[in-house]
Amino acid sequence: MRLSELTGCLPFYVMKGPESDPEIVKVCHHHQDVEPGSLFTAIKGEKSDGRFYIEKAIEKGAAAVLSDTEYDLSVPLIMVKQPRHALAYIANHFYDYPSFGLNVIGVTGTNGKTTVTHMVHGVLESAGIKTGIIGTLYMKQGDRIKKSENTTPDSLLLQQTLAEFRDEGSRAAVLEASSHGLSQGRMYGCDVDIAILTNLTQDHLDYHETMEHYKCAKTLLFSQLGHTHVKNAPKFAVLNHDDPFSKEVATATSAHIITYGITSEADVYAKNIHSYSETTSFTICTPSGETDVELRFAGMFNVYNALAAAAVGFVKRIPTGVIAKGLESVSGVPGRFEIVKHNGPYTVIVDYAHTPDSLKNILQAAGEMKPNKLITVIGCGGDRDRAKRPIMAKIACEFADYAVFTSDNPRSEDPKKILRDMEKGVQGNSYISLVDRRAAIKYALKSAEAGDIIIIAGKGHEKYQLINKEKIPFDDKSVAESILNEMLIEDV
Ligand SMILES: CC(=O)N[C@H]1[C@@H](OP(=O)(O)OP(=O)(O)OC[C@H]2O[C@@H](n3ccc(=O)[nH]c3=O)[C@H](O)[C@@H]2O)O[C@H](CO)[C@@H](O)[C@@H]1O[C@H](C)C(=O)N[C@@H](C)C(=O)N[C@H](CCC(=O)O)C(=O)O
Ligand SMILES: Nc1ncnc2c1ncn2[C@@H]1O[C@H](COP(=O)(O)OP(=O)(O)OP(=O)(O)O)[C@@H](O)[C@H]1O
Ligand SMILES: N[C@H](CCC[C@H](N)C(=O)O)C(=O)O
Ligand SMILES: [Mg+2]
Repeated sequence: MRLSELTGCLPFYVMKGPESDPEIVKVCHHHQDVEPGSLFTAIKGEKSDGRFYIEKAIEKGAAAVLSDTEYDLSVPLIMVKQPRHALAYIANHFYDYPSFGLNVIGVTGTNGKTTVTHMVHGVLESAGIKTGIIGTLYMKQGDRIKKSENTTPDSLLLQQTLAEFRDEGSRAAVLEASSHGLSQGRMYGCDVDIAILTNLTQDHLDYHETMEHYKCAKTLLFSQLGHTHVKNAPKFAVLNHDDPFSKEVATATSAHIITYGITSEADVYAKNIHSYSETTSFTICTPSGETDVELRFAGMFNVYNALAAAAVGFVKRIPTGVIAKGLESVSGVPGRFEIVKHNGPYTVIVDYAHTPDSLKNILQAAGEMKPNKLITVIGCGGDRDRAKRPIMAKIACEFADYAVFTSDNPRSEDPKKILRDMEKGVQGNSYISLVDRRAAIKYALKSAEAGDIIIIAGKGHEKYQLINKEKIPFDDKSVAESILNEMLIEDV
């Protein structure tokens, strides 16, 4: 594609440098990705600055550069005010507007996004709609999996992945819209058809600073809904009737609103809910009919997650029986309430709860399983919302019988300082702090007795610990398994 064709999609720009119209074969924003004929978009980021790498990009063969700053370059320079936004436009155009050829379902909210995307995937696939998933765990279509660095990929990777989905025969894509992703415009230009809100509670105040700003970021998914209208199909906002934030979101969207909840005030709701230790059964009621479902997930919050996915099925006019089959086909999500198999007389569960609300929910769900004692291992991430640390510690001590505080991903912070922040939220002696996560897990497992439940929270599927700039292999599930094996040998 010629540079002039690519720049034609930009709302505003000024051309500087040599007057040529090179063929652009690739778009990139990291200098290491540059190949001859690339357009290098220079973005000033949080940690680094793409503008520092312009010369290197040209040395590697960049045919043109996009930047917000004027330089004297040997290749054409496209000057824009907001390079990140410009990249979103360009990526969309370069990959030929992939979201226009797909049914796009965006999921936002503090907790439950990954779970809901998998449930929506189950519902759509059971209706024969081939669907790709983009989120925290991966970018996945059928058996093809790409690792994801972010929950919501940057606009370039997002459009590229959606294009792959489209070109390989998917008819839908379900993706997680994180507040960071929304506020950084990673989804800008992505034509979402159905936007889902799971819930809103405290998180990410390090980045958004106030809950108001955090809400504004989340609301973007709904206020941007429908601004393209190219598909000539109605847009839907699927909102959690029982979360007060939904009322605010409802005022910010022109899309049709479908609510879900656990009372008949919602459009899609659950009745006859029965919780078991690893499953939940209930009846899903939609305006087009009812269906019974045996969900392979525990916890009331997963009933909400399932209802959100069922609401998508309803909107897509999928028969209720097929919706139920789709939900039942989802056997779990890696690192979410994942039971560690072993021969001991107690239950060990790995879960990704890393916010106050999710921790409370998961401990409550475990409490409903009537354990002898509920023990939790919990830490808080470094370089992330510090305000949530004492709150999470308090919740751990309130909803578990005993808590082992430990390191999550300390990143650039001193792990002992993070533990001190946590300890500020608690009194008494129903906890111990152990910096080393393996030692903490071992301590919890060694103190377990018959009938106890041990919840190892915070890192779920993560296969590493981020300590300073290092990514050290660490997997809660395999660490727990190896400790349990060691304990078995010691017992013999
Ligand atoms: C704070 C933040 O969100 N940062 C994201 C942001 O990075 P950035 O633009 O600030 O990048 P940067 O490293 O400063 O680099 C600036 C530019 O220089 C370029 N560069 C950089 C280095 C170099 O050697 N050469 C080079 O060309 C980079 O390609 C980039 O274009 O854009 C990058 C590309 O989109 C993201 O990968 C990166 O996420 C980082 C890794 C991150 O940790 N983000 C977290 C906070 C986040 O986004 N989390 C949410 C989930 C939250 C939740 O809901 O729980 C998510 O969606 O993942
Ligand atoms: N609807 C929900 N409400 C509250 N907590 C939930 C809900 N769904 C899941 N959780 C809890 O939150 C944890 C994370 O769930 P999930 O990965 O689905 O959320 P997420 O929003 O994708 O998280 P992230 O922001 O990291 O991408 C789960 O392990 C569980 O403890
Ligand atoms: N998407 C979240 C994940 C947090 C996971 C937790 N283990 C931590 O590192 O704090 C974030 O980037 O804030
Ligand atoms: Mg997620």
